[in-house]
Order: sequence, then C-alpha cells, then structure tokens
Amino acid sequence: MAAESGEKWVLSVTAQTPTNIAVIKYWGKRDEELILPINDSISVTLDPGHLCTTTSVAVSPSFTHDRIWLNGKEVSLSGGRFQNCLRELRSRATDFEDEKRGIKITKKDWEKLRVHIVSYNNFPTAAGLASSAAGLACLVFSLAKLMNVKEDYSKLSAIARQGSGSACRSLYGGFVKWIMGKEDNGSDSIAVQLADEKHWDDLVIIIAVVSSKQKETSSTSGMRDTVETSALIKHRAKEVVPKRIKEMEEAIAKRDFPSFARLACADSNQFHAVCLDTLPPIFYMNDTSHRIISCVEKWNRHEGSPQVAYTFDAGPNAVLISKDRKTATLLLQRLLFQFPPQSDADLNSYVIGDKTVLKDAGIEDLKDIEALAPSPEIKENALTQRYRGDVSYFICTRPGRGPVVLADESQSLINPETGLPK
Ligand SMILES: Nc1ncnc2c1ncn2[C@@H]1O[C@H](COP(=O)(O)OP(=O)(O)OP(=O)(O)O)[C@@H](O)[C@H]1O
Ligand SMILES: C[C@@](O)(CCOP(=O)(O)OP(=O)(O)O)CC(=O)O
Repeated sequence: MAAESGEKWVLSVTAQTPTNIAVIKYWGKRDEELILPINDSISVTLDPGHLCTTTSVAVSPSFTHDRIWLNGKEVSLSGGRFQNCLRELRSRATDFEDEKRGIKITKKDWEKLRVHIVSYNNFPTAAGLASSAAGLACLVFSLAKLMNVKEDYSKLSAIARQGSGSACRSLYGGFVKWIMGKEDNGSDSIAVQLADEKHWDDLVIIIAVVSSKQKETSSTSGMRDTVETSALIKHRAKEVVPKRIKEMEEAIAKRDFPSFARLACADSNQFHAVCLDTLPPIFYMNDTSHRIISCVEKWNRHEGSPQVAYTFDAGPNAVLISKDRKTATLLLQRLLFQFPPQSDADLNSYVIGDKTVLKDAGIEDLKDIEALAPSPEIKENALTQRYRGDVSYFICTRPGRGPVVLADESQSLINPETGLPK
C-alpha cells in the first residue's frame, strides 16, 4: 500500500470558493454542536473574482499531523468545528489511484494519512465580510475533491455547515437557500440552489467597507445570547421568516426587484432589531451604517420604487444590491458624494472590484469625486454634509458562481515537493 510505503509523494488539490450575503438572515441555533438553525435563510453568492477564498490541500505519507495555514500564518486546527469537518470528510473518502505517479490510496488509508491545508482570503478576515463562510466552504470542497468524496453538493453543504452555518450556502453560485431541516442529526439541514447567477444578472452589488477591524461580538456568541435572552427572536423564527422565505423565493424566481428589496431591507433591519433585543444588547451597525440606510431609503422614496436594497451582517459594512448597472452608477455617485475619501487616498484602492461601475459614474480621479453634486433627494432635505473618510473603501461586484477546482498547478499555494506553503 503506497500510503505506508515510505514514499515521499505529495498529492494536492486547489479550489476557489465564493463568499455569500444573506438576504433572509440565519441568526440562532437549535443545536450548537451540529450547527442547526432555528429558521431557513436565503443568500446571494458574490462573484469570486472580487471576494473569495483560495485553498490548497495536500496529502502525503510524509506528513506527521494535520496542519492549516491561514493568510500566511499557521493556526490551530484543534477546534471542534475543523475537527468535525475533517472527521465527516474522512469517513466519506473513497479509493484513489494515480497510476502514472504510482499513488494508490484506499478508503482505509485516508483515516491514517494527514493533510496540510493552506488558505488565503483576498479580503479582510473576521470583519463581517463572511470569511468563515467562504473559508469553511473552501476547506470542505477542496478536501472532498482530494479525498475523492463522491457525495453530491447538498451532502457537502451539510459538512460545511458544521464548520460555520453560513458556509453551507457558499457551495453554490447564484441564489441559495439553507433549509433548516427537522431531523435531530442534521441530515436534512442542507443548502440548495434556487437559481444560478445567470438567472438574474442585472444585479450589481456595492459593498461599503465601513470597518475592516475584527468585530467585538462574533456571530457565534452573538446568536447564542440572542436565543437565550430575546423574546423577539422566537416571533421572528416562527412567524416572520417562514412567510418571508416564501415571498423571497417568489421574488427571485420572478426577478421582482421591488419585492426582493423590500424583503431584504426588512429582514436586515429585523436581524439588527433582535440583536438590540439581546441581553446585553449587540450593536453591529454604527452611525455610518445608519447614514447609508438613510441615503438609500430617501432615494427609494424619492423614486417611488426601490432602486437599491441594503443588508448588513454582523458588522457595520453595508451590502447594497442595485437593480441594474445604471442604478449602480447613480448609487456609487451618491455614496462617493456622502463618503469621499481622505485627500491623500488613492482612487484605485478606494473603489475596488469591478472598476467599470466607477468609469460609468464618470469618476476618473479624486477631483471628480470632489466635483460631484448632491443628489436631488438630499438637496431637498438640506442634508448635504459630507463624511470624509468614514468609509474605508468600496467593493463593486455582482452575483457569482460557486466553487471551482483550479487545475493550473501554478495557482497552488502548496509547494509540490515539500507539501508546505509556497
Ligand atoms: N480561508 C479560511 N480557511 C479556513 N478557515 C477560515 C478561513 N477564513 C476564515 N476562517 C475561519 O473563520 C473565522 C472568522 O469567522 P468570523 O465569523 O469571526 O468572521 P467573518 O466570517 O469574517 O464574519 P461574519 O461571519 O460575521 O460575516 C476565522 O477565525 C477562521 O477560523
Ligand atoms: C449575520 C449572519 O452573517 C450570521 C452568520 O453566522 P455564522 O455562519 O458566521 O455563524 P456560525 O454558524 O456560528 O459560524 C447571517 C447569515 O449569514 O445568514
């Protein structure tokens, strides 16, 4: 058996996985260990071209223990969540053979062979940009490929779920629903794709990164406190979310932007309301977040119908979904008027991602931002104050595809000789 022959081969797989933003939020667990939620949730997968995790995983008979490097630093793999994912994957591993390289690994070998995991997020980690979602989904997806796990994506989503709840939704592109399930063992708590990213490709997403610092209350402990202390969360999970899930599925199927926006904004606001209803209260949004909400609400009201939806996860960053490109350029102009960069900023790093939105907005250098006129709805309300430097930067993106394997060896993060990070 090659796995015990003392040979020094290193077998590796590299994958790229997107992050996702919930438009009907997951908040609250009924089982902490298995990560089973108290309600269904729906998300939009974000284009991995702009926000993604890349993970290389490798196996070799020379590895002595399981190890993980995250963003260039070795971190502990001993946490229960990592261990649960590894155990679930190993139990589903199947025989693998590469005749050319003389590598043969049997199902039983996988139990003894150790793995190296090297992962990199191209955006801030633990800053409310769902790094755990992309990260854990990528870990499960890449290891499943390496270990020749033959389960379908819904089964893989149930494994990723045990790494971080929201990770189960990053196994697919487009529009995704996490079904809470009823079983105690979590077998029916899986993610399914509602529609792929091409279904509604008019949508343009602008993220205002208000703070990329690590947050005070993690989602995990925040939602635990909410379930223990909030009366409102029970009403939300039982009465409000089931109805919203149906309506949101319908809005997505029909590409009905007004309904989509109404539901997404209401659900984000209710999620932050249950955070406030928690003891001690949790404040994820700040003054800048509130100003962004107010800017969108005023504009939507002025137009008589929703142009943009906003949603905020467990942090102050705004995710703004506009109905089309034209609206996105008008939105970016409004945002840049209200939140201009510091005078020494570099425009290229102030608006990142899909730069064509910036170009369409007629912004070619910092002077163009200074020259922006206030929009009619803020002029009417005499709210023309500018909040320089209150937004760190903007990311322009769109709905995107699900995980992919990167076959090109040059994209691997692992040295094929040593099995260590490159
Ligand atoms: N690429 C990755 N590979 C493996 N684990 C990761 C990766 N990226 C993040 N994680 C894990 O996720 C943790 C961060 O999760 P956390 O929920 O605190 O922040 P977040 O996901 O950025 O924010 P949120 O989920 O509230 O949007 C990290 O400490 C790490 O354990
Ligand atoms: C506000 C949210 O982003 C909460 C995400 O929570 P996590 O998935 O990070 O929590 P754990 O399951 O404890 O890892 C809403 C959502 O993504 O649905």
